[in-house]
Amino acid sequence: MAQVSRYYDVKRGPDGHRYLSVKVTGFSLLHIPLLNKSTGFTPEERRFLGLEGLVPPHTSTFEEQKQRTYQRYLQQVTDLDKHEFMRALQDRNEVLFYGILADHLEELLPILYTPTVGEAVRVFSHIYRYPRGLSVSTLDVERVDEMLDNVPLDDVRMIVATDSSAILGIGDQGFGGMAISIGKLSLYTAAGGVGPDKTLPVELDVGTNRQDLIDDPLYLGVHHTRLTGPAYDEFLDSFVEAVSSRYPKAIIQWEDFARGTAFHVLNRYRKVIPSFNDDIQGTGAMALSGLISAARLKGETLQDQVFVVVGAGAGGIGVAGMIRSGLMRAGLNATEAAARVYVVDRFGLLMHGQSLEDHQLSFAKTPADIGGWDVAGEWPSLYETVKASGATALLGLSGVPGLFNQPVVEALHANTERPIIFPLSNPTANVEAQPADVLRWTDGAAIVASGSPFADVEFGGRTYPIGQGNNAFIFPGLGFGAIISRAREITDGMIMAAAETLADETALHGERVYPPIADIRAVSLKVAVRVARQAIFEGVAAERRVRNLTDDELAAFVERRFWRPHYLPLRKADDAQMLL
Ligand SMILES: NC(=O)c1ccc[n+]([C@@H]2O[C@H](COP(=O)([O-])OP(=O)(O)OC[C@H]3O[C@@H](n4cnc5c(N)ncnc54)[C@H](O)[C@@H]3O)[C@@H](O)[C@H]2O)c1
Ligand SMILES: O=C(O)C[C@H](O)C(=O)O
Ligand SMILES: [Mn+2]
Repeated sequence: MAQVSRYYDVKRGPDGHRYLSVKVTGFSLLHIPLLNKSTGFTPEERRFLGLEGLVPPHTSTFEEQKQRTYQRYLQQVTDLDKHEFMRALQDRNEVLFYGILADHLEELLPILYTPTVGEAVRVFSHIYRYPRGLSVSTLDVERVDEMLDNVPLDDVRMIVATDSSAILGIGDQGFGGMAISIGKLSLYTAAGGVGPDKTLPVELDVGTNRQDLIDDPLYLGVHHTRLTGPAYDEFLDSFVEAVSSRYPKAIIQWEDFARGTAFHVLNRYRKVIPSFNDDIQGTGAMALSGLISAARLKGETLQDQVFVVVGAGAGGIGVAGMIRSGLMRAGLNATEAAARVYVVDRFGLLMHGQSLEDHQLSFAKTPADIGGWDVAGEWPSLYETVKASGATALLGLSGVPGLFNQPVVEALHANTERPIIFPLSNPTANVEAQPADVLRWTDGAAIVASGSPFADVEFGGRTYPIGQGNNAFIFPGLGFGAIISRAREITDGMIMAAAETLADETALHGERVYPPIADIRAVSLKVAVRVARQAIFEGVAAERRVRNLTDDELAAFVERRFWRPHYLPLRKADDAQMLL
């Protein structure tokens, strides 16, 4: 087994049980969040690890620790306070953090992840307390090898890296994007079973174009505008090269890159290092899955729908592409599939003749495609597109609040008895429509899912649960499955397997388009197994141990490796044989 960390390793004792063989003792040990049990250190550990007198006399059980800390958590007033409280706990005692997170996943996800993480991103420089992860900047990118050597973790498998150019729907956030990398990786562990010592959040600080950040003396990133062109590529090349050599088994999740760089970065490194873009591919898989489920609720199929995707950025193009792939998998040819997908950006329907980016081109319509449409301006508007295309499903990835207004929603409803409406933009304030409004405008007929969490809607004496259409249902399982199989590449087939698994799991939940968030761990486990299976099938799995496993054996293999929060006994490395 690879050495896990500079400070400790995981070993197995003569009794067969695992323990941590630690190279640090005393006061320093209490400041390593992955090792610190604080009041939970046993009397023996206190004795042999030089902790006596440094922690209170009573040894708390894990349950007591969780109780004490959760009670204090409940005293926090605002969601941002709660976020800061939990982040401080994570940086003090990581196992306890995950213990509480596992017990209260549904309650804590909106605090540590979307939407509160958006607020934490905005004020990151002002709430900063403890170091976590890796910051690479224009000041030091030439020494990125040395910087990676400073990271005390030796077996990192999952990296989330952002350049913070398009965080959620809130745009360029400079150094603050680090909070997103941290939040996504908390989900990898809490929902996806990836051990916390296998994860590394990364901020690629290439600058910011936000003058207010540059002018803020308390801003913690580099105070200049963003690198572009060859300088940007060189920066990322250095990072990717250094990661490949220090962590040859690591997978990179690219997160929240603006549409100008997201596709470029994905394609540049996809075959160089196992990597995927969460906003393009994770979101695409999540949306396709929800659409398959929504069509099923209508008693129809995916091929029966006509789709309007709003926002032609990373998320929107990812979703539109995945819908086309889903349609083709269901039997349509490329032309038929393309004819059922319309993409609208800020100037209206994507059409040839507009100045389009490469990734948008294949979605552009021709005048013949919209022959006979009633169009007032130069290009069909969102309303005109919905009306004239006969759309039955409307998806929002624009980051623009209120874009799905009553006339747009009513136009969709006029085309179909049960319109599918997914306002997927995050955080909550950026949602294209309030789920309650959508249900009211459609007299309860709409099938709704949103990117951020929304409470159930009561309408006409019925309760409508609002599914959370968030890539959190995909990336933890996708990443974990890729880690387990040691995939050399994250293929389109693996992304499709993740989407189909999520749809299958949702079908077990009756009238829903996404499973309840409370089930996210069980869903991620299933996604991981199917992704690993697909990697084996496509011949990209470098992990020999999984290649010949049956489905049941593979599921058991994944289950055994699914990390769950618990303390392991600690022993001093030099007397590691001695039983404590
Ligand atoms: N639910 C999820 O899992 C999920 C996943 C990814 C992205 N998103 C959300 O999608 C939104 C966009 O994210 P992104 O990464 O694609 O950003 P992006 O910047 O790459 O793309 C946004 C696109 O929206 C377009 N746009 C702006 N105003 C518009 C308007 N009035 N009408 C139509 N289009 C308009 C922009 O021109 C751009 O092409 C964000 O709010 C993000 O939170 C949600
Ligand atoms: O972060 C999320 O909640 C989902 C998605 O990656 C986004 O950018 O909105
Ligand atoms: Mn994102």
